[in-house]
Amino acid sequence: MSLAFRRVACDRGGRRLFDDVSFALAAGEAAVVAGPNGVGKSSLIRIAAGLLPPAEGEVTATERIALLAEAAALDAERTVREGLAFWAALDGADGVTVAQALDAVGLAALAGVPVRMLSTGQRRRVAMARVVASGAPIWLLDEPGNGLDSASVGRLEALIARHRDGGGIVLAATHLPLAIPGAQTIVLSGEEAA
Ligand SMILES: Nc1ncnc2c1ncn2[C@@H]1O[C@H](COP(=O)(O)OP(=O)(O)OP(=O)(O)O)[C@@H](O)[C@H]1O
Repeated sequence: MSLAFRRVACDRGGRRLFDDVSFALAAGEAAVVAGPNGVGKSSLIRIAAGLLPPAEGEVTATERIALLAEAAALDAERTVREGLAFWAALDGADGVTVAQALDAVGLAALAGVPVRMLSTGQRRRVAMARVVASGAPIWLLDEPGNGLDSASVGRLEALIARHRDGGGIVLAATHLPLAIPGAQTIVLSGEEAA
């Protein structure tokens, strides 16, 4: 299993954001994308997800991918459980149940609550539960710590560690310090520094 970037460049709005990014992650490995606001961290995650074509280079992912992005895309009127079950069916989940995923993010007690009643941090945690419930081996996490309290950040770190222990791959873009032991750091520098 692997996720690899080979000499990837990214253009947005006619501007080169970054150039020549190469890395490879094998089973159990992780990488953190760092760099200042606007340097292209989210864009790199979107390229990894296949949502944005690279301007140059190539990306290969040998397994199914789950993406944690800003919008959780859950129906506000459905309950948390229903919303997650909907996505689990579409994501082709196998092995992990919605109840287990909610438990993993500490939200088992809110399974029957409509999504519209959740706080910002709780929505983020439900979005993370969707990633867990997808059963996908490769996790792409865009600012997974945003809006989380410290207990939730600890849970997130434990989830990432468990996923890697099970042979999963994690690529995360984050401003906040996250404990991801042994992760590679992918530093994006703006074009003025390239
Ligand atoms: N759809 C788009 N069209 C054109 N330019 C875009 C588009 N989306 C983002 N950009 C630009 O690309 C640059 C990089 O954005 P991106 O969100 O990848 O950066 P980031 O490093 O994740 O930033 P932050 O740390 O603020 O989240 C920014 O200058 C942004 O304005």
